[in-house]
Amino acid sequence: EINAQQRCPEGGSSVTLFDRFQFGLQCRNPLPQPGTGPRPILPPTTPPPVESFFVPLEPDPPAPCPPKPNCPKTIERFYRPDGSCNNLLDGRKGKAGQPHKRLLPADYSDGKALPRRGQGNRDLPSARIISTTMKEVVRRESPDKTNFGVIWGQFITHDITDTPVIDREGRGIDCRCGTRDPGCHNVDVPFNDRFFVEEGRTCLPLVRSQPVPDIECNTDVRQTKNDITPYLDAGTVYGHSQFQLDELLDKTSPIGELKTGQLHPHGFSPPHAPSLPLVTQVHSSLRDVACPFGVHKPQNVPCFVGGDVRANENPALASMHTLLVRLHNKLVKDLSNLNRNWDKTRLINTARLIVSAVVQRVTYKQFLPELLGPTYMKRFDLELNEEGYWYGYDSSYDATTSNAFITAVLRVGHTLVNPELSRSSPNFGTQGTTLNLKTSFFDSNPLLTTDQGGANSILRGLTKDAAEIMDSTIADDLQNFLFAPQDFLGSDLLSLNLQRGREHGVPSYNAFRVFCGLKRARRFSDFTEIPRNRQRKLEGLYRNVDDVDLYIAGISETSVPGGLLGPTFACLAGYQFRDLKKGDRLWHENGGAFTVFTPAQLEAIRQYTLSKVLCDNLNDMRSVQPNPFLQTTVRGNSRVPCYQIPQLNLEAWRSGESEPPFPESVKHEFTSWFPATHDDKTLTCTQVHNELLANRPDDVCSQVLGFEERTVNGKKQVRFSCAAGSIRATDYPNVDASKGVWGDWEDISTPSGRKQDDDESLDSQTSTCEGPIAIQVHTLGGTPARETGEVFRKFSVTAGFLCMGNDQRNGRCQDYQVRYFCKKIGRSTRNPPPNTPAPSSAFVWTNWLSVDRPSGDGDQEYLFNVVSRNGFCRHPVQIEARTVRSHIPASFTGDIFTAFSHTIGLECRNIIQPSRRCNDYEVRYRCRSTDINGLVPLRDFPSFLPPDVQRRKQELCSGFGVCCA
Ligand code: HEM
Repeated sequence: EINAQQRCPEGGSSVTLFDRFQFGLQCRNPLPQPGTGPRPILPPTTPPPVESFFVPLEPDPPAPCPPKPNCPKTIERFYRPDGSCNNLLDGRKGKAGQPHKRLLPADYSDGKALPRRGQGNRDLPSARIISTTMKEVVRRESPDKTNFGVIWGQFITHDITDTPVIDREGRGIDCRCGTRDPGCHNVDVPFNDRFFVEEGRTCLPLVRSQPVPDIECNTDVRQTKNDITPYLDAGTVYGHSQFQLDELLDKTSPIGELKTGQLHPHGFSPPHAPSLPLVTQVHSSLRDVACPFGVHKPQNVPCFVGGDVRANENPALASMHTLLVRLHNKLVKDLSNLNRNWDKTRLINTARLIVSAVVQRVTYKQFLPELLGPTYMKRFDLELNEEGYWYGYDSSYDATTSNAFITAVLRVGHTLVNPELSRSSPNFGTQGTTLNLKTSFFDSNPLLTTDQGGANSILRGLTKDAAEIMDSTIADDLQNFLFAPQDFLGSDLLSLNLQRGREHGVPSYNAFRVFCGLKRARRFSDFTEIPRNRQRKLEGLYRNVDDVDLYIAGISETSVPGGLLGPTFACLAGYQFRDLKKGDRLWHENGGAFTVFTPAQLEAIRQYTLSKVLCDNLNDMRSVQPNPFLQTTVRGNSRVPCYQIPQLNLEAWRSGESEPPFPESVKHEFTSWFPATHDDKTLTCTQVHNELLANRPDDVCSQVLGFEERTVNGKKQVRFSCAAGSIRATDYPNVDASKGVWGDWEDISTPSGRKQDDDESLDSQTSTCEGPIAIQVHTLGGTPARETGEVFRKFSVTAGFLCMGNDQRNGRCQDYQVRYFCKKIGRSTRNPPPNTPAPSSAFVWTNWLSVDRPSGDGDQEYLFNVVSRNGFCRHPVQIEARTVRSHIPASFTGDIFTAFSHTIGLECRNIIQPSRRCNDYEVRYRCRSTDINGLVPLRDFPSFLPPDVQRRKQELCSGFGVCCA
């Protein structure tokens, strides 16, 4: 057992990692102090006799499978602390403690659990050698981005993922150099390492992540877990369990305030600018926050406690936690003043929804655009609506974090960190000394002593300090001094990132290139997304292109236009952030059955910005730039006085009868253009719509708001207008990697001759795909099909792809490649795959079913409540509803529905009916006969249009001149 009193013989003390943040003692000599003369070079520490400490021969067994949550039959409208039941189809998805998902099968050297190795089972190069070799000589700062955005990145990271490492009976593992403990995967340090040789280090210790079974409790392949919920639900403020939340809440507060610091050793911290609480203020079981004794300062004051265990890791991060805790406390105060009758739980839940909405908006409006640039934001449906609700919630999207994302993609933030944290006064002059990361890890002094501004000056400083640029380099403070105790070297975060990826069995960069639709590289020069000089370095490091680690190649790529990430990371981040948005039933913009805010509340939240949060919650804050993630020199981003920044209009939360139930406006978006001719016969708009509903349902919504026509080469084409978020089609299909695999890209035909068609229809293909699940199409140059603007005749997993030259304005199609996501890739046959389209006549109606009565809130006939019954299908194409007693069709009853669609079912809320009561309904669905008894993804968009949307539809229709029947 290590304790803080232990000392090393010659005054030298040091640390060894027991887990990611906890340390034990390992003795070595201190580095020379300036003026103390040259320090003797120590012989490398000889590995300790391994027998001297306990080394299990067997790997740690996976933790037991967590129990299934018991989810209610009604829809809850608040975040549960542990994230359970957010996903209506499977309440385990997104729950704290579930395994990270995999986008590609694990790549373990033994196929099961041992860290990835190189091709031919050869050693991969030492992660430390990669880290030092790839380092750029010059440290470069971003010309326009601030360090605020970087620390925000860390803050939301800690809202999304926390991967625990093995912890044997609360004691961690001793991973000292030379150990053969299978729970360790230490990084080898080369004997000539410029830095670590000074201390005679031969390794950087790394404890492996805790092994867990997969979500179905299979233990054959090692998985790793996320201790927290992946949702952007402000878990950093509220924690990830009810117990934790209860402990963070101030029990003496009747309005649900969170605890703030009580102990101020230096007597500072005025009451209106409180700090985080200290660990002594919570139950002892919550005291194991990450806060290593050898590094934490001041030693006589306990660490802070926040919603996330890593809150103390650096003062800027702790300041961000402080800001959001203050926001919560301000919100509950203001809400309770507005609604004297609200109980504590309602105040807390409502404040949490608002805080989460702020976190979501800042992330998707200010953070992600800088990371991904406009093309990827659009491609993955990450842009936020400017007005109205968004109808993109889809329960088939799984918010769970992927291993690739958490071990590589999001760790791109490590390259952006500026290790110098300046402190700014309210006038943005200097207020106190600049903090250096390497001496500030786990240091709470800067937040406790307010003579230098506490969290206030640190956060203001972040709005001025430049971020570093994205490259294959991280600051020295992280590369050599990570968590170093005074006068010593620490660890290397870049090495740890690489090593972590390997021990999680994350496949190589090349595999993810293919996953993202880029070309599989055969040689290093095929890594065309990586600049030549870095390509050469990689070639010097790795023996084989298939060995290259995802992280190092990802941070070496050239940025996509307008963003920071390269194409592979932008694609992987696009997938994950789309899952976090479309897979979150409580996403703040959700409309219809999943609405969390009234239109007025949503509008109020849209007006509320991070700048105002800073104005509202920092001491003596007078001005700030509109986007704190960008420098004030960026056009339109000069500082503005706080009073000019719109405040949060909490009036929208005043309880009353007048809450408007429906969107005041629905933002609409257009589908692609579709040919409106068949065998030279012109189809009506309704015929085109019906055909699309039957054959390409993802490309169109069921309830169109309007349509437009045009003529190309003498032939009619139409496109439809749908509620924003209700068009499901995407060039990057949402596929579950555990259910199938992508086949190779195929290019059967090339546009040529008079017709210039590209016919990639399934029946004309040599297909190896068994059980196609999804289709992906791009041009030979890699542009996703729907982004080309060309018009397609076929584009579905059952029919394949067909582009006809005559449908295009220039008379020719580009050359496309097609690939399928399949249950299995079989052997090549000349026959069409077994899954040929079902004849469209083969539809059946399910039985009529009623699962709810209009008592309580109303009548809720959700599809998710019946999917497990026999006779329900994966993709119903139609819904019908009627009253239970008299069989009056729903559309004739005069009731107003918040949901009535084949993807969600029916929802009628009593409160919004003129009579205050809904009828009792039963529903049935029309399904493809081949599709009975699968799971149904839930999306919701108004298929029964509320009155104001009806009005909007009429406006649109009259604008178009014609209306779809
Ligand atoms: C400011 C200084 C930062 C420090 C000292 C730091 C330190 C660390 C450490 C020690 C780990 C665990 C490494 C391992 O053993 O695998 C880690 C993980 C991680 N970091 Fe950072 N980090 C910082 C900033 C950031 C930023 C800015 C981002 C993103 C924008 C980020 C994203 C991540 C992610 C995604 C993980 C994996 C988390 C998990 O799943 O547990 N970090 N970081």
